[in-house]
Amino acid sequence: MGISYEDFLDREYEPLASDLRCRFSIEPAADMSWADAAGRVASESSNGTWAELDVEGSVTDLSATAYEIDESAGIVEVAYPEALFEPGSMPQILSCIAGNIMGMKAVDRIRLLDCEWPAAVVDAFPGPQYGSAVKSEILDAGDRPALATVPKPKVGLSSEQHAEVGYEAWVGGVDLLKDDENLTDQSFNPFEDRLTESLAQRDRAESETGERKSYLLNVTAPGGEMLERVDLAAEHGCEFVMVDVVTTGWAAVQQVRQRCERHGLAIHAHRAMHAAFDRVPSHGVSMRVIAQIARLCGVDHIHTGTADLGKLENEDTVGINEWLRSDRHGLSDVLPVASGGLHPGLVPELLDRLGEEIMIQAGGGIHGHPDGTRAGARALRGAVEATQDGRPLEAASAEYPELATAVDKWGTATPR
Ligand SMILES: O=C(O)[C@@](O)(COP(=O)(O)O)[C@H](O)[C@H](O)COP(=O)(O)O
Ligand SMILES: [Mg+2]
Repeated sequence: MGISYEDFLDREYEPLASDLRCRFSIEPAADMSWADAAGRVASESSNGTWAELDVEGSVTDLSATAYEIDESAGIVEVAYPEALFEPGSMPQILSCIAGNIMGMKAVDRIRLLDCEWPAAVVDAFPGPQYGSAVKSEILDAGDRPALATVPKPKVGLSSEQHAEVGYEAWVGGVDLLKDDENLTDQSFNPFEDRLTESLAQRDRAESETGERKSYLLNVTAPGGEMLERVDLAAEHGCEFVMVDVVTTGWAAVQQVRQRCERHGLAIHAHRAMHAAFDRVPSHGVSMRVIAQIARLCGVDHIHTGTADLGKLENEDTVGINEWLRSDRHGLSDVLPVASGGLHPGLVPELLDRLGEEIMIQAGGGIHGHPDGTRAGARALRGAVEATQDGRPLEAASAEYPELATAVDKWGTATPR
């Protein structure tokens, strides 16, 4: 039997419950009809190609089907049979739904907007170990946003200086010290020194504040080295690791998840490089899909933006956060992280837009405080407490004079 592009388009097709359904926005090339473009998307992302092929019957069971075209919205819906996928392999799935089709001449633009993941596919993935439960199981932030800070400048501090900044932030009221996405094991701040020095300061801060504190340690590294760093983190008593999930790739993220299962470590996902995939609205892979992939692969927290209050472009932070909290075939939720240009003056609007079940990360917004890190941390903590109590920030300045100083300096402006 011969198969060609036309065989991958069927508008009568009713997707099976076990199908992975993907929503694409496309711009067919000038010489291409919507039907032809849609057939090509389904074909090239499953098991077809440009030439007519003679195939045995069962081969077509693996073929995807473009089953809906909405020309006015520019949308094509494609259903993929479960059998097309290797159970539990995110790289293989992405090589289908976000592979060669991204470069096809048949379309001028194509973007993977959203996926409906069936239990048949989800069940082969571990999902998060903790999700938002980290706030109460590992930290003492069960009833408020978790607070994190990245020492700034991003890189250049020594391990000792890094840990000292951590101590100041922890005693000021922050829950988590966090490495920056580009701080790994450089000679000026070696990984293991940073780990041991920071945890020593953490223990000191915990005994002084009576609050549990922890560290988002960046273990990002090539292949096996990353797993060794995960083991080191556990060995030294750290409860979290951080991974640059996009730059390391999902195969590595899946390996880290397996290793973290063994140690009971939670995973913080930094999304550096995501904008290379999702920033151009008409092409690429949406942040919504990147967040979905991260949840299946098992991260506990992921950066999803500041609902446009911060310094970085965001796409649908509210919608993505809702998906990360929604019930998806029994997967644990993921704690969304708001970060990038945040400071105490932005907290009321941030919590109004995103709710309290988030992590707030502030680097410049704490270490840029006129009175230093500890004052910056107190200002952020004060802003959160005042907002949760329904008090305007000004009303908290008696209790938190550091907050008044921060608001004097930055107001409620969005940094650019
Ligand atoms: O390096 C930075 O810019 C940050 O450490 C924020 O620092 P500031 O708090 O000093 O701005 C984060 O990496 C970004 O927030 C990542 O972006 P996103 O959260 O959008 O993934
Ligand atoms: Mg950073």
